[in-house]
Amino acid sequence: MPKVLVSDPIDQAGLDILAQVAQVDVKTKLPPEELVQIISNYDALMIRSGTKVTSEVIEAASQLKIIGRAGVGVDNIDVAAATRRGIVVVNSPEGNTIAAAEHALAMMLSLSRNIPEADKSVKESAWNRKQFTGVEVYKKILGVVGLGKIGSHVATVARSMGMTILAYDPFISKERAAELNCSLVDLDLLFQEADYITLHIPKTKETAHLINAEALAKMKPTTRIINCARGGIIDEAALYDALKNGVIAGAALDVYEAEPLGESALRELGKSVVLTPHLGASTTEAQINVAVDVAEQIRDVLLGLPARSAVNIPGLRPDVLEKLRPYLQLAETLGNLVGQLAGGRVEQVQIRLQGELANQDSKPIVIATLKGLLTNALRERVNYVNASIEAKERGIKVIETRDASIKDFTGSLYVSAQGSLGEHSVTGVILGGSEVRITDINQFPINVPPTKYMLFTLHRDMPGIIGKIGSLLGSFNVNIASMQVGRQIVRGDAVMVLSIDDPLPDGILEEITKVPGIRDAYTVAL
Ligand SMILES: NC(=O)c1ccc[n+]([C@@H]2O[C@H](COP(=O)([O-])OP(=O)(O)OC[C@H]3O[C@@H](n4cnc5c(N)ncnc54)[C@H](O)[C@@H]3O)[C@@H](O)[C@H]2O)c1
Ligand SMILES: O=C(O)[C@H](O)COP(=O)(O)O
Repeated sequence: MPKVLVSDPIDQAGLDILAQVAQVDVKTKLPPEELVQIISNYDALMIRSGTKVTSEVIEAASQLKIIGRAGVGVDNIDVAAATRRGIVVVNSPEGNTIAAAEHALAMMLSLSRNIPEADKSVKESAWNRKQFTGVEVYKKILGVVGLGKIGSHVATVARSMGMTILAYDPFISKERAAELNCSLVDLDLLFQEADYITLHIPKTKETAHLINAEALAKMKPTTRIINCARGGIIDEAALYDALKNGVIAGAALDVYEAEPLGESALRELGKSVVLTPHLGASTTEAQINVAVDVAEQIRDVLLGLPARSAVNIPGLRPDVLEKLRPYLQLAETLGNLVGQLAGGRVEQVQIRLQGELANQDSKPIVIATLKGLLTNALRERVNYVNASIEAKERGIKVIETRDASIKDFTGSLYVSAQGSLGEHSVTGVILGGSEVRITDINQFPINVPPTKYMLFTLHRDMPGIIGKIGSLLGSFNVNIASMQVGRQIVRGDAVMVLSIDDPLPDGILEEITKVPGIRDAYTVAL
């Protein structure tokens, strides 16, 4: 039974799903060195933001297949290192959207009405009404930085509270912003105009310290800023100075440059700051959502099925995956087959999406083809995660083309490879929605389903040659399951494709090539 390590607090609903297929060990608050020590015992790791999955952890994780992040941010995982090792990283992109958006809205209102400080004073037996007079959000301008899942929900609710929304997001269309009743503006204008600024962007090289002294100086003295996205998007030292000197009026933070928040002058700023300990996703509902979402994906991957929200498998969106599933099987089979025909040291692969297939997303098909091709060399070490990287590292040139005009079948895939045995090509189709058929080998038309063991010959089409091959295989006790010949012209060059029940015994290939008329023979195990 596979083993799953759960190293952060995860809702029981997720643990129950994992337990259907695996032994589940829950060990939270592990010191980093202990995680490195024990990780080699596990097939899967499930975490939240507390566990740091460093390259050292990944290096030690000799049998890890999947890291599941019960939440959105994967910045606590060395995704590049995981990708190189072929470890799938999955998250729950939507499970805590509402929780995080509601937290940002709660922070905005708390800050406006001084709720945390007022609450504290009443609990200390005071009754200071004047001291806690607040401001309204009604008719104020909210600047939303990042109009993705969380930013959109914040914008929608804020609109219904009578706020005007300015948004900055270079990757969102004007149409989408208009749908949300937001005006897309540039960042400087947003800084200058907004009464409230709420951040809903990932932390990247571009967004690190996006809110720095220079940005803060552009804001109004009445501006209040909310960060429920990621620590480090705001320069905390600059924020402290701006609050202390009245450059802006307030800040509400859920996330910090270093977590847990250590020594920080921000704590001294009284009612102008509201601080929460990374609680954006901490609702009962969100924790069930993310735990179930990620546990289901871990279960699926351990059962050999694809994950629906893998962050390190490019182009494999769940809807695309569902539509292309039979073609991924086709691509993997053709890649594997052509890789064996071309021999080792493949230098170049050409992948052509034909007919209706030419209109589909090619990325997953290319990845599946490379996975099939590299299976010959790497066996189970290659998967959808690392196939492209492995191909690149081996110097394999990948040429991807489309030809919608080829209409032999509704959609077909052509793959050719140049290797130590020369250039070979195969074409295949999907019949009846799921059945793989090979329809062409080296430009010779055939129609055969792939089978575990196959023998291909290139020969001169002439009487008696099929019988000779049959007798020769018989003399080596090889049973033929099916046989087909493909040729372009009668008595010209041809290919023979035989499905055989067992692997070909040593030495027989050489004997086959000695048969008059046989040019070459190849054996393949799929
Ligand atoms: N505090 C919490 O507990 C908590 C919970 C969930 C999510 N988050 C964080 O909230 C943030 C937003 O999450 P989401 O689910 O809405 O993500 P999302 O991917 O749906 O949206 C992010 C948006 O940011 C935009 N963006 C990217 N780079 C940008 C840039 N340089 N400038 C402006 N916009 C940019 C993208 O186009 C996208 O629309 C993430 O950082 C996530 O990690 C925090
Ligand atoms: O990225 C996320 O999903 C949030 O930051 C929540 O993190 P958490 O699951 O550790 O609360």
